[in-house]
Amino acid sequence: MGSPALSQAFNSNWVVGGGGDFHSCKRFQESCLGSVSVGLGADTRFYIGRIRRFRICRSYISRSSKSCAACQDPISSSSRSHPHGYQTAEKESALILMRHGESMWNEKNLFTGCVDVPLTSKGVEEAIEAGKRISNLPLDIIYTSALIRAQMTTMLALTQHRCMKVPTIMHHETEQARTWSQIYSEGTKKQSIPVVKAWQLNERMYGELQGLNKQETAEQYGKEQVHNWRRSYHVRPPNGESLEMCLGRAVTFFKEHIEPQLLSGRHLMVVAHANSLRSIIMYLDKLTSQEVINLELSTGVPMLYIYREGNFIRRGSLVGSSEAGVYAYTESLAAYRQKLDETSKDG
Ligand SMILES: O=C(O)[C@H](O)COP(=O)(O)O
Repeated sequence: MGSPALSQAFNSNWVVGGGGDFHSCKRFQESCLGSVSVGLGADTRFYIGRIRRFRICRSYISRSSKSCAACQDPISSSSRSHPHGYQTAEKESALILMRHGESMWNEKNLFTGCVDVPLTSKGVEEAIEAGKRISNLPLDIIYTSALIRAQMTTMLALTQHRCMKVPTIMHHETEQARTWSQIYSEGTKKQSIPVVKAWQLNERMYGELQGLNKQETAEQYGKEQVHNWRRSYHVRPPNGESLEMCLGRAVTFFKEHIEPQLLSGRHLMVVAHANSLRSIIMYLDKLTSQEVINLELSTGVPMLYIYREGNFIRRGSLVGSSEAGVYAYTESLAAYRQKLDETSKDG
């Protein structure tokens, strides 16, 4: 039957997200934390795909380690006119946002900011679980921050993806780095997912709070002051970045580099941090500086948006792979999933 981790990935289910009507941070949190009580909303464009358990077959597992035509992404390898070889039924793209798994300083309750620390073993598990949850979604490009906790999360999550593509870090720092990291086979390129690192997606720089314990800091400076440093939009931690400053770089990068990719029909994932993602979500969901105060993001929980005709439609988050849920796909995402299933069956 192959690895339990892999077979579980094939049973992953989505929880339905609200339509474009979402503006409540509380509902957002419930959805992100995997509550199944998120409503359909008024968006009639939802396509509810079939809920079905996928039985992984032995031959599919054995194929996973080989490089062959049969293990190519079924849609990417078709002849239609997507940037990577296919076209969605409607002109739309999927955008997955994900905070990294638990880091070693999250575990110790230390302000981390731009200090570059790795995941804990719980963070590793969260990343793998997140990978199972996104394993049926198309992915053309991944953006991560320049910090190792986001990159570890990306790589671990991608070990679970059914497309079997290899995440490949782009090195464009210098002309030489670009040249030296070239891939010279078109076939191999098609079997790779470019991973773009961007410092602009890094965690907010926490200034002189970096390395301090959050609880002890609250005891020293008062809970309210520390809450303002952590959650307000305008207030800066001592010599650090406010959320507003973090938004300045993260959202600018999003608009300049990520939105054009979505516009051209590519499906993306952004793996970043609590505050760089809070600022991006503030932009996507048009949250006010008051509303963003209550926006909390858990580690390792993927959130799906659909980009269509210049609008971002929040679709909610995934529930655990073993929980019952409802497949909430747009028509083109359902088609992608179906192709994956068919390829697996054929194997
Ligand atoms: O940098 C940190 O300490 C965390 O990643 C986010 O911390 P916060 O919840 O205090 O913003």
